Amino acid sequence: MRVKFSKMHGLGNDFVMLDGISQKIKLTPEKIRRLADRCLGVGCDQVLLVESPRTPEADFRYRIFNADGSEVENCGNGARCFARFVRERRLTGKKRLRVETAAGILLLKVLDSDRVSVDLGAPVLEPEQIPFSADRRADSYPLEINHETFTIGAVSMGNPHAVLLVEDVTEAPVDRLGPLLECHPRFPQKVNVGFLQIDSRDEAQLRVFERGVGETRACGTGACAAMVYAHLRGLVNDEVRIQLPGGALTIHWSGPGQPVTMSGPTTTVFHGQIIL
Ligand SMILES: N[C@H](CCC[C@H](N)C(=O)O)C(=O)O
Repeated sequence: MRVKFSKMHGLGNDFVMLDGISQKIKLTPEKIRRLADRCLGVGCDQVLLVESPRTPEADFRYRIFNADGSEVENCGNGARCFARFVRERRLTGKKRLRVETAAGILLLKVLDSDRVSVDLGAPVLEPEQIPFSADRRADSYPLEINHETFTIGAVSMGNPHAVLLVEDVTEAPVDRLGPLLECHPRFPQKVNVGFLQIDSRDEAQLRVFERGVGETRACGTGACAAMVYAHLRGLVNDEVRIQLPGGALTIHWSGPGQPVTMSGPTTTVFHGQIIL
């Protein structure tokens, strides 16, 4: 099957975007892994599939697949690229979009030729909904890894995130702790792992070891989850500029029950066709 795609990225977190409305596309985990393979396929962190909505209150539905073939609930950088993609593909002319994901409906606003803001709704903090096993909800949790105890935040943006505070992100044990935490038994659906350095009440730096991928150059939901954790601990203001290896995102959150919004750039790299 010959399939058209667009290669896009949000701050270096890269995607193969597929229009499943104008094309009949049948994805399997094996096809996703091949598409994402940087030698055998196009190469990307996630494959994003655009579909018609299942509910009348949404303009589109989009599905998110990690490079390992797993389908997941949310992708912040992907949502911004989605908004640009559907307009470039002339699937809509709207600048305000409601898109269905497995995590619920996201509200997207196209700000200019490449910047998009996303309202991701309120973060989920109840452990059993993250999901994360803990006796009760807390702002932070002790977690044992190989006989060492760490203090983490646990937040869901529709997808699960663990966050650790570090003094220096460049020295953070991403390669050592990332894989151990990603598959920690207290996160039954695995977890994305953020390493957060707070520089001031409105600036921070973050690296993310993503579930199903490994370290990426940026993670939108990871930036949201990290900001929420820092805010819960009273360490940052309601708006924070988060610097990731691929660039910066602006995250806004004013407290529990309130929506998290993220704004940042999108890039279309090339269009192509692939035999799936
Ligand atoms: N790896 C994530 C999905 C992609 C999230 C990230 N690329 C973003 O921009 O939010 C997960 O398994 O939940």
